[in-house]
Amino acid sequence: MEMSDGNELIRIVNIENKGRAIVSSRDLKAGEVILKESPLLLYSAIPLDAAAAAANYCAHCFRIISHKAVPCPNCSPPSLFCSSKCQSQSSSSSHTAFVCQSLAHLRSPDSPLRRHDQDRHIQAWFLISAYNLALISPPHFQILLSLQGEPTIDETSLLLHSITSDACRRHSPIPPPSVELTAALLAKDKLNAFGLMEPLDEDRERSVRAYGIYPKASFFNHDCLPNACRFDYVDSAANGNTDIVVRVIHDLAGGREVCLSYFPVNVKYSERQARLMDDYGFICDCDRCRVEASWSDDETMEEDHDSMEEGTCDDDDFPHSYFFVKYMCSGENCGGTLAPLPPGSSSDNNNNTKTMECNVCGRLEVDEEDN
Ligand SMILES: C[S@@+](CC[C@H](N)C(=O)[O-])C[C@H]1O[C@@H](n2cnc3c(N)ncnc32)[C@H](O)[C@@H]1O
Repeated sequence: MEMSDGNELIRIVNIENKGRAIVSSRDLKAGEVILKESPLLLYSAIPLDAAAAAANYCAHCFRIISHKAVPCPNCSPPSLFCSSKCQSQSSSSSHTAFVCQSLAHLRSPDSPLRRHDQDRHIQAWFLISAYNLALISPPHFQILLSLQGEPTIDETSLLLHSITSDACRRHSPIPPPSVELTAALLAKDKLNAFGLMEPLDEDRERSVRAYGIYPKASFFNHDCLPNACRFDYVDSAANGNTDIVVRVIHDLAGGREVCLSYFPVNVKYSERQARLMDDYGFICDCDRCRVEASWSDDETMEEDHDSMEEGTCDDDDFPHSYFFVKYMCSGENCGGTLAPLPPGSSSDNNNNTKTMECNVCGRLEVDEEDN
């Protein structure tokens, strides 16, 4: 696996009980970008019935639409684009005739999808995007199929199969998918999709604007004390605004597994274990979980974080408190992780200071180095 500049920074190995994993190919410096990857596919996180009318972002590049929207001339209610360039690019990629007709079909007042909740709408949107990938790029569709996730044929997959394969039958030039294929795709989505987040608004819970599948980033396993974190810059004007960027949080020796946390690091032990089992199907046995397994439910990381700052925390009780002091964003209700800016970047990392960037609210904090 190669970084964009051609340096091999990470590679994929198999680790017992974890499957494929990413390890560092050499010593890595705090803040170093180890992966910048474009999505294999992207799909909206707004329910299909509301999407066309309510969306204030472009259906192709997912940036906020700041000028007059350009509507798709073929679907009703129309998908909206931020420019005629995005609209024209989408017609051979994200918004082909198949997607256009299928979305119009699913949004129509008599669509059976209308009786179902938001989660089903978003899954239906994912399936249409995945079937579209099979049409426009079979090799990329095969990459999607190679990701982790075993099919489960249950009520949800049967429902979504019946709704979306009907759209395929009517609008796709290739035969409709089997129910097994639909169920397999849903499993890939569940385990591998990354949310591209709306900017943090302190008055509202942070929401997801779109989901993306990034095949290389999908090989990162979870650790409750991650050594890397991922950033997205969806409203950036630069090219690659929907790319995922992964940076290491602190210096890392070559040959070490590089892990992300699949959710904010300040989630307590019992909830972390429940989410990892329900959503990802495994029991986490990381260093932090081994320590926290013996804690009572009302003993929280925040209490230890506070006592660490007051100097009253016993390191034996909470050997990981250093992580929370140094790498957790102090912004209210943020819960983000801090990683240094990449070595050599302009506002960064002189002498004994590092500029840390939060991967949720984007705040920059100066960290006085302790070495
Ligand atoms: C996004 S995939 C990560 C890559 C995956 N290992 C593979 O082989 O493709 C998520 C899945 O990896 C496995 N996994 C991730 N972190 C793990 C961990 N800390 N312990 C055990 N399994 C883990 C689980 O099976 C999980 O559903």
